[in-house]
Amino acid sequence: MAAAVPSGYAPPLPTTIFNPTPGTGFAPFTLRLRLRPRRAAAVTAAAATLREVCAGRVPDHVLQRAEEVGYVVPTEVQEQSLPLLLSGQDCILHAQTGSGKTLAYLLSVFSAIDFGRSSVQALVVVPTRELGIQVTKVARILAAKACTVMALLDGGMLKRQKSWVKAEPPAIIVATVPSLCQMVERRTFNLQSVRVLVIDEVDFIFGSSKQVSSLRKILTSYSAASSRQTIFASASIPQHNRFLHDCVQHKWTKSDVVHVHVNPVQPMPAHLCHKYVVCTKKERLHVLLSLLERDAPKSTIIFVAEQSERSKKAGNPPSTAVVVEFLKSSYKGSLDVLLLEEDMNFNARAASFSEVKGRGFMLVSTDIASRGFDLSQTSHIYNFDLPRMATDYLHRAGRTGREPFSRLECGVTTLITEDEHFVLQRFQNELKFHCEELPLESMFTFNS
Ligand SMILES: Nc1ncnc2c1ncn2[C@@H]1O[C@H](COP(=O)(O)OP(=O)(O)OP(=O)(O)O)[C@@H](O)[C@H]1O
Repeated sequence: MAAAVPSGYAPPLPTTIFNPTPGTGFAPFTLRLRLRPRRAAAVTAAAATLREVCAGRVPDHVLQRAEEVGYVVPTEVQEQSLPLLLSGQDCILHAQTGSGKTLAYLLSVFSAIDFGRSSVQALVVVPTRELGIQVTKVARILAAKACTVMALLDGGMLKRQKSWVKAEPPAIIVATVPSLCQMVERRTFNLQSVRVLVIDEVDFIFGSSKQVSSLRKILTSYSAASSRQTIFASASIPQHNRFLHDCVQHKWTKSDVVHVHVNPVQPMPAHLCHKYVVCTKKERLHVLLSLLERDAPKSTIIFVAEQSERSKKAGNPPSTAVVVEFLKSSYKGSLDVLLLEEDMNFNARAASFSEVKGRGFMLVSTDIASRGFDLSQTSHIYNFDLPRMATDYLHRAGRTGREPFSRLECGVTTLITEDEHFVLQRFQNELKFHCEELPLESMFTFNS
């Protein structure tokens, strides 16, 4: 299925992923998967179960736990990637938000580790503390008590964790890049014993000036491991052919790495309903309030731009705080208004994150909540500020509609000024979705 890439081979870059040029040598790199949108209603009796897909490779007790929590039928990305992952192949998992990439790579982790061995055998690297908490939770559910899973996240108790790793090494570590680097630099554990390395939200980490050089160091150091498997995951991997080429060139992956690309022509989940409202910056808070009253979300995330350095220096309050304050005084519904942003201390971040679990929430957040957050009750997303890039739009929008086999329509509404019209149009062209205008008057008619 995936032929080896000759060493030193540099494929020409395609202009778009929608128009791959035949006969240019891309085929060995890329396993382009069938464009077969499949949701619950389309699952037939003949569809293989997760147990069948993983037969003989994933320990039975892990599969049993998976079934107990409701993972019975594989999602498309799981169905397509698991045969490759479970045979030890390096993989780039590239599939829509909410498509089930986490379970795919975790099952691969559980198939590779030796439950009787006392050493760190798998590492999952994530860009944020919050995503790390979430992935750790899923890994612990699947592991039950068969092995230990440690969360090595920013703001954690590194000193205590260091002793723990030395005295009783966990089989799996879920880590943020800075915490992992500290451990590796202090030689608390050796990457050479690691059998599986997963980098989740890989494009985000590569795009982060604070994290990219450390990640490169980790990947380079891991490339010397004798028995290794590297898995990258994200819903967006811009210039993925270039990325694949770099992986092979830098030996971050073996040369037969496979690009599992599900739904390449439809990066946005189809059941999201996109709307926009054109209003002035001054009108924005009242428009948001009106939308909340009209939509009555079950739970929602309101994305607000991060405060610029200039605005900080000028002593302005961040927009997140302004929105939270406004909603706390004006919103009369039942949802808890919560705040999450980078500049909060870790305790406050942890408190906000744990409060959103299980209750109706209205989370006002910067893009920190746009990656990996899996809160299935989120029915609506609001872009109070337009995201900077199309990929940011994709990940923000993907915080809703996260039940793989549900057809329930979920809403994404963006507030823009007249000048921002063309930016939103560019996002639509790039991500192949349609955004419908909600006339401003219609909202205030609703209010009166
Ligand atoms: N086979 C399955 N059956 C039922 N639910 C599943 C299955 N696989 C995953 N899920 C659920 O689907 C949701 C989305 O999965 P996950 O968080 O892995 O998505 P993702 O592809 O990593 O998305 P993102 O790119 O946004 O991080 C989760 O709530 C998960 O529990």
